[in-house]
Amino acid sequence: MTSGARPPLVLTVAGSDSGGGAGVQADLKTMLALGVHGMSVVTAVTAQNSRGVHGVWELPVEAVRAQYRAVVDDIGVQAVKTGMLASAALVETVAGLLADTDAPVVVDPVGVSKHGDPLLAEAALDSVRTKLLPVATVATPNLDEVTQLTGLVVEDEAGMRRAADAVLAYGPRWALIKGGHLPGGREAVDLLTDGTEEHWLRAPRHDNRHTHGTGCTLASAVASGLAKGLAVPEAVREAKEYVTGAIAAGFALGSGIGPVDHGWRFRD
Ligand SMILES: Nc1ncnc2c1ncn2[C@@H]1O[C@H](COP(=O)(O)OP(=O)(O)OP(=O)(O)O)[C@@H](O)[C@H]1O
Ligand SMILES: Cc1ncc(COP(=O)(O)O)c(N)n1
Repeated sequence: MTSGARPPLVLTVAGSDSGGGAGVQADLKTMLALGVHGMSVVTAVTAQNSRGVHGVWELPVEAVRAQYRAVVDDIGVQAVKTGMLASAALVETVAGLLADTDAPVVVDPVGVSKHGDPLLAEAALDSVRTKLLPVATVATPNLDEVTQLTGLVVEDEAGMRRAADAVLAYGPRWALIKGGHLPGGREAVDLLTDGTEEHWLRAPRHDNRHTHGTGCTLASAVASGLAKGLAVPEAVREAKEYVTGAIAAGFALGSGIGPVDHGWRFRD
């Protein structure tokens, strides 16, 4: 890149994971690995490690709004990714800010951590459905989040198609239903659809327990592709390739579930 050129600009609006595997930390590492300039609006601070979430402190709505305005009004953004939003007040504040921003938005409707710790208040689910999903270019629920948001229990690929329709009914342009939690199978299968086109993304399932941060990484990679000007199906295809490599290279840190390796493409 010449000195005058600048990389695409991507903003994450998410929670901090002190262990560095998920949340804002995963998002910024993904963005660096994919060659875009990553910026962050922190919504909550978690005390977290490979064994779980040990504390959560939400930021005040004004602190979230001020971070967002500081970035968007001066530097600008070409794509935004949202992750942990913790409360109804934060969901509604962020949805309002996104509605006034002219950039594609990837919404990862984070509900519960891999260890089962809640990252979103029950009372915020309705705001996610009615305020956040309608402003999403791509919504990326995992199967547990599909159940939380739609009441549907998904057990197979036909169920993923029904889940996509139910999620699309809330208004995102595209739904990316992540089948990482589907039991069995040699493949990790995701479905991307806008209700007209349907793309099934299949990758080898890696038998690696160190998968902390997979969802954050995938959503940030999609946002990075969109900021580069890729169409949604192409951005998702490239993001799936990146997260699959990161899962294959995930490593043991601490005594629990370690992180995916965001830097896998830089290693021998
Ligand atoms: N063991 C695995 N091997 C390969 N790919 C996987 C594996 N587990 C999940 N994936 C893929 O990782 C991506 C993220 O999916 P997943 O269902 O794990 O999201 P998530 O549950 O939101 O992640 P997180 O646990 O970080 O919140 C998807 O593309 C999914 O297919
Ligand atoms: C701050 C934050 N955001 C998102 C996740 C979800 O990631 P995982 O499901 O891998 O625990 C998390 N654990 N922490």
